[in-house]
Amino acid sequence: MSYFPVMIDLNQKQVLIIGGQKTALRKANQLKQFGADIHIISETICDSLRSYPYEIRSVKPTDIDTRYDLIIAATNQRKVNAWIAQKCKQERILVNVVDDPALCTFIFPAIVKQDDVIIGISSSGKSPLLTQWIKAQIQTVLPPSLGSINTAMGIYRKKLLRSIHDPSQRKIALQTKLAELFREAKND
Ligand SMILES: C[C@@]1(CC(=O)O)c2cc3[nH]c(cc4nc(cc5[nH]c(cc(n2)[C@H]1CCC(=O)O)[C@@](C)(CC(=O)O)[C@@H]5CCC(=O)O)C(CC(=O)O)=C4CCC(=O)O)c(CCC(=O)O)c3CC(=O)O
Ligand SMILES: NC(=O)C1=CN([C@@H]2O[C@H](COP(=O)(O)OP(=O)(O)OC[C@H]3O[C@@H](n4cnc5c(N)ncnc54)[C@H](O)[C@@H]3O)[C@@H](O)[C@H]2O)C=CC1
Repeated sequence: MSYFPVMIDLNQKQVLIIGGQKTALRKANQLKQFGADIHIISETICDSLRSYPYEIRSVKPTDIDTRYDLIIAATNQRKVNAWIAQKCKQERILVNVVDDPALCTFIFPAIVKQDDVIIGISSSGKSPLLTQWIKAQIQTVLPPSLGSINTAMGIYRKKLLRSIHDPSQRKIALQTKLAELFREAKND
């Protein structure tokens, strides 16, 4: 089955990552860009993950606690990851299991980010390599100014929401502004 994409506000959400190597690091770095508070518990930890709060030890049952909004099982022990997933489901905590898509209640997309413009790409777990390929294709066609165009549109739209009350009039003004910003970006 395919997955429904949602945009979640992760600012200051509590995220526990169990595992301390390459995969844990990639997940941590993805989430950090969106303001999550990340905690690591792992028997061993790579240097790059030491910038997050961490504890070097085995995971234990009391770690799977509802003080966390999300938990990522990123150990290399299938049984440990499966146990984490089961505990999370009991506690209704969203869980990502790096070695078993069937145990995940959410999965990571590949992300293209230009300021607040976010594109999430997924193969519904079937092929992360295809997902990476799609991301590379998208990156070659997007203009680099999308982030600043979005910021400018956000400010303009906020103003118009107060000054133009007719939605169809407002839409025309927004379309004109967007075309103007793209023209300016092209000439830069
Ligand atoms: C289901 C999912 C769960 C999740 O992790 O959330 C999952 C699962 C698994 N990945 C595996 C392997 C690889 N994953 C990558 C890369 C990425 N994997 C990511 C997401 C996801 N991976 C979720 C579904 C995504 C979707 O729907 O497409 C990305 C997009 C996002 C991210 O990680 O941030 C990130 C690219 C980010 C970017 O480029 O921007 C590479 C490539 C590489 O390493 O360079 C490989 C090696 C090649 C290969 O195996 O295909 C394995 C086997 C592990 C083993 O061998 O034991 C499993 C387990 C399984 O499938 O059983
Ligand atoms: N979903 C994805 O995108 C990908 C998933 N993988 C999967 O991710 C798994 C982990 O990959 P790597 O980060 O390269 O692993 P790794 O083998 O380098 O590290 C595993 C980490 O888990 C820790 N750990 C093991 N048992 C633990 C326990 N009981 N409590 C706390 N920490 C424990 C270890 O100390 C170590 O830090 C792999 O087994 C692989 O199946 C691999 C590549 C991509």
